[in-house]
Amino acid sequence: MSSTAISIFIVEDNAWYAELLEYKLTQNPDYTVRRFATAQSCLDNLSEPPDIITLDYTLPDGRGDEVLRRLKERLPEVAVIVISAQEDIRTAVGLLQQGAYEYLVKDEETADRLWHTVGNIVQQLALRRENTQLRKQIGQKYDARRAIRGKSPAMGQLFTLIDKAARTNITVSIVGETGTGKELVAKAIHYGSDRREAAFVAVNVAAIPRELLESELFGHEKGAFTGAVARRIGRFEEAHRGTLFLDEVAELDLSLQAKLLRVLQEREVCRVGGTGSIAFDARLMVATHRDLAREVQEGRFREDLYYRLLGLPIELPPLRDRGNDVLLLAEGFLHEFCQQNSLAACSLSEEAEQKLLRYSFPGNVRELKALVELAAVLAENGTIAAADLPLRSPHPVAATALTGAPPADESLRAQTTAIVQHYLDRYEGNILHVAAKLQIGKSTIYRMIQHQEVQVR
Ligand SMILES: Nc1ncnc2c1ncn2[C@@H]1O[C@H](COP(=O)(O)OP(=O)(O)OP(=O)(O)O)[C@@H](O)[C@H]1O
Repeated sequence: MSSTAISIFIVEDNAWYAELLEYKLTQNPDYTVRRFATAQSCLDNLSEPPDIITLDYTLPDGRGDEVLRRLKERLPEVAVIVISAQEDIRTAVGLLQQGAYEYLVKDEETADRLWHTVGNIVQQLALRRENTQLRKQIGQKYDARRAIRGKSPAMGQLFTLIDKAARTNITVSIVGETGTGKELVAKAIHYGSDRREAAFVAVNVAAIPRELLESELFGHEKGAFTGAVARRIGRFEEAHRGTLFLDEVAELDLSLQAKLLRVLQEREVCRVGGTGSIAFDARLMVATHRDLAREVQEGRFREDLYYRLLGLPIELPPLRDRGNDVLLLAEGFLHEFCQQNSLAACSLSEEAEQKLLRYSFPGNVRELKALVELAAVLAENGTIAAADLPLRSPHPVAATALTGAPPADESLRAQTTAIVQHYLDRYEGNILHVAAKLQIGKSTIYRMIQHQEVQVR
């Protein structure tokens, strides 16, 4: 069956009326119609399930509500349009509550209304099919061994943990420096798990203003606060049956930590301004670049929440500890970039390889990717020379270049802060621009702003 083909069963004991409906529906060559004069003959032919069933309410071998119940038991997804000789509101409401898609009364316009209703269902089916197809493609994209490159022993252990995490619903806590691939790992686990058909919802806690975060996570009712003009469901509800990924979880303030703990214990959320609780079924994964145990010791993170979130801990090594994976990744990114941009294939010279292997990559894989993509643009004759790799990340050398010789007692952190502040001033607080310039994650900058280490002024 082609992706546009729609199969429709007409269940109608009046042969003339069934013919009329069939005639109307087959005006669309994509609709394949089969007719059944009894409920039983339709029920006996569900091995190749139709997309839509039109069901006469009064059949010789069963009443509409009973037949609908049996159909829905066998095919919960099928759209059933009940067609009845009488208009009876109570019956109609009952059927709709039972899961009927529509209730139509037999009159001279029924065939036209049926045509219209079927058209609506077909549009929804097309969206659903497209959605399934897209999810499948995304699933393939994030297949762990395809998406995550690395052959070092540390990466071997990582793949084993990803497989284990994907087989269960255990909470996963991922720790690693910025750009080490924490979100990529979370996606690989989600798309490798039974939850792959439902959504992967990522929330960067550091990127959302504190006062909006509660409503972002748990939703709000209309009028809950100024600006809440309509009800909005939160990310927990959005991730129902799927996965909720809380990035930079250590940045949650203590009052939200308490609320999150309660939500995880009860498995229910309460929308801001709402009275009732809503059960959710989302798997939780969290990530942070901080040492959460230390955050607990220093009183910034609740111990009880820490133990709730720890689950299966996965630690991502910094790129500088992954040996030759640097070259493997560089070659992969180069290949992809050249293909996507219709550039002739290019490769790394010996000196370029050595330069990459010696570099510390404070921005990790994200920085490497940006670096080799730029090099592919700068390279001549398909070979990347060492000079095509401008190492521009904030590190001691860059700090010296920016401010003159750094004071001997200035820490790397203080120098990093100075560089980020310098670029924020220079680019008038354009965070995306500064992140791109320095090849660091924008969440790193949001975090620094949140901790008042830098300012947008
Ligand atoms: N092992 C890997 N193989 C291929 N691509 C990778 C790998 N690790 C990371 N990447 C790529 O590097 C980039 C950064 O990864 P990601 O966003 O997952 O990092 P992160 O640790 O979540 O960063 P941040 O802490 O800034 O949120 C992405 O483009 C990702 O696809």
